[in-house]
Amino acid sequence: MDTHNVSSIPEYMQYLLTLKQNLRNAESCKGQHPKDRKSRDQLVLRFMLQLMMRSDLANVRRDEVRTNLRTTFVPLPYSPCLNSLLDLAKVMINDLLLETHHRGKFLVLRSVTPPTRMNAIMAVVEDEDGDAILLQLYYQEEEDERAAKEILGEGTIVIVKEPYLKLMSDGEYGIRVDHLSDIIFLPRYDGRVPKCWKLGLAERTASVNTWKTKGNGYFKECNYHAAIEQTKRFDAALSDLESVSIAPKPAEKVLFRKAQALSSLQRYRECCEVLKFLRMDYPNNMEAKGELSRAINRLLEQESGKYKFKQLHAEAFKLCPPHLDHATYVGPVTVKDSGSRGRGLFTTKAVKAGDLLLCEKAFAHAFADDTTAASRQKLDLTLLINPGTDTVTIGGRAELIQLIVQKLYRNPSLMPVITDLHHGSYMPAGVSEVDGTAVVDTFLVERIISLNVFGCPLSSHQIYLRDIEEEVTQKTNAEEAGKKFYSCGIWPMASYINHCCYCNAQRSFIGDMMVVRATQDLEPNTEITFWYHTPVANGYDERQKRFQHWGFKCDCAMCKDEQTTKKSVSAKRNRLGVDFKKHFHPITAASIAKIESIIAAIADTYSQPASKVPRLCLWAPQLVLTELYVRRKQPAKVIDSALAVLAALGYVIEGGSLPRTVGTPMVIKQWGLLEDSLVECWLHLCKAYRLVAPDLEKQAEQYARITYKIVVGEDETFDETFRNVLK
Ligand SMILES: C[S@@+](CC[C@H](N)C(=O)[O-])C[C@H]1O[C@@H](n2cnc3c(N)ncnc32)[C@H](O)[C@@H]1O
Repeated sequence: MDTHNVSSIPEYMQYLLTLKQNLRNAESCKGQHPKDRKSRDQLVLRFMLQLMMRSDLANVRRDEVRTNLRTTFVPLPYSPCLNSLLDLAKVMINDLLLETHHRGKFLVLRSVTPPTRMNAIMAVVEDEDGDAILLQLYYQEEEDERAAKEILGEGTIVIVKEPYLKLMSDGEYGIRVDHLSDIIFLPRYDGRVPKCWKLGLAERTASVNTWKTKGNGYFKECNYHAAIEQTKRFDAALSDLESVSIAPKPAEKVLFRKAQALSSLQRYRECCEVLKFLRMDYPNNMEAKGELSRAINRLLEQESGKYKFKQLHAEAFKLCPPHLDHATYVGPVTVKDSGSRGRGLFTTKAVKAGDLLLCEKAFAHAFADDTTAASRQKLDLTLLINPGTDTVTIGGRAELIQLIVQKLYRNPSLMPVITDLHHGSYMPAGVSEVDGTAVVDTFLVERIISLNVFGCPLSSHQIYLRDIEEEVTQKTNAEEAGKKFYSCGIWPMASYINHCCYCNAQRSFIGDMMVVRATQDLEPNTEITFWYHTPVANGYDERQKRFQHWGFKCDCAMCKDEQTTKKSVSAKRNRLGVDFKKHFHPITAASIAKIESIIAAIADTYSQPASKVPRLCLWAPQLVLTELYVRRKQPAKVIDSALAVLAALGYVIEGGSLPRTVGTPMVIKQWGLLEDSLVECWLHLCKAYRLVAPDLEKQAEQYARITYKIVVGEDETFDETFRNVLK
């Protein structure tokens, strides 16, 4: 949804084809012993030369403002190792066969070069026989979280469970590890370290103890939040602390860590309780005081849906990445069965247009945004190629896989939040733990991301402001505006919302928070829907093509109508649309008359009432005409035309047309389809009413405000955005 899917762009298709050819070439070697495998020394020399060349290049580029485009691909899915190490048999590098998952086997390897970090962390590794090979560890922590040299520094000893030997595109051989639990890092004292390697090894361990030590450093500096945040192992922190915190007077530090872990898991009520307890026993702890007030605010957001949205905006622009410290609010909605659509999100009570349904913090959010100078400085984009599903995307998708597998691996209690999401036909392995370690199937996560990911701007408000700067003749529907974003994330609750072209909700973003509001008044037990793709205005097949990826065809009233619309009628609408654009240079009374007649002709191509089937080819030209009337200072025509825009989108409004009886209110009997430009449409009405029907001005302003709130997520910025219009 709204991500940069470039699968149909020729240059990227070529990438995909080349990759598939390479994979076919590799596949033809399946089961063979690698030929002419390089000796350990040859491999090390080659690797070190590449490492030096890369660091030279990095020095040259360091000061440049640039966009860094990396390419990575998702191999064909294979299951993580589901066997205990005790049930696996040891093999050596020389035993390995190409393009083969060595099920039931494991390797013990030691790195003999420093690591490099590209799409994966890579180093040359050897076995006890002195044979060497390249090892590629995918989806490990990012460099700023944990340096590659800490993960796979020279001398690191690892076990690779059920190794997969692949032929790489440069003709070399490598072991690729995609599942985090398929690699076991062995500390020096581990009994499984071969005798010949026992001496002179650097101490390393990825155990919770190491993280505790690291966290302690932060704790000593009173950086409590960083102490837990650094490790991101909230499950482990909680279970470690559980036993000590039941003592009659638990230590201050223990309570604080517990509160932090609970806060990071968004368990704010429990967090508040722990902090209150802490405050009673340690009243001088000022950090606890601050944390308690923060946790109380989060709890308020979580339970009431009340946010200081201006503050959220400010934080989104200040933080990079814009990961906000705010709670998720789940409004009057619940997940229920939606028949052939699988599960869906339904209202639990009646709601009004503009009401907040969800304000959800992303489970994971990959930021790749170029709208601020700071973010442009380090715009890292990845071209993610998936030859299994023939898709190529640009943006943060690859990072999102890494973020999610890491988060689940460290916090298995969160696993169902992701694995319960729609994953199409992918068959999960069904094993969640082996040898006391969480098993996270990277390919399941990838599949879930591909079906549930949302592209997102840094701020919908910012995008909206940019859009209203556009010239009047470029005014267009959202489909043509092409809302596509490099940043992306997973919002689990919003992922249960199904698509409908004639939808009743809209999403917007502030940093990594997604805001979902109703666009219509809804009865209890109504299924909430929004757009996965903005519907193509004219053409059933073209519209449905966009949903192919999700495996459904939309059967809403608009789609059914499109399906039965004759090709000649569609062609006529297209012709009229082209003709419409020809009459703006210059604008004269004659050209306006022509525009009016074209719009009337477009309206004539529809047979169903707009109140049942919104008219996607009509509303945008009608809005352009409204703005021409605004420029020509013709308020009565503005009112007539603006109401026609709303009617074209399915609104049924009473009491707004001229002539009218003073004192009768304007009533929206039915809300229609919501387009962003409707904020301006209501504002045009507002100003026109001020001149010819002043008693309706405030009402129109109120509807503009509600529409704005739906589009940008909040209405706290409405007055300052339209200060000039409203005065
Ligand atoms: C993001 S998930 C939405 C939640 C999903 N229905 C579930 O059960 O988890 C997307 C999937 O929902 C289903 N879906 C969404 N909109 C649909 C629609 N209008 N008609 C049929 N299926 C739909 C498709 O299977 C699609 O791949």
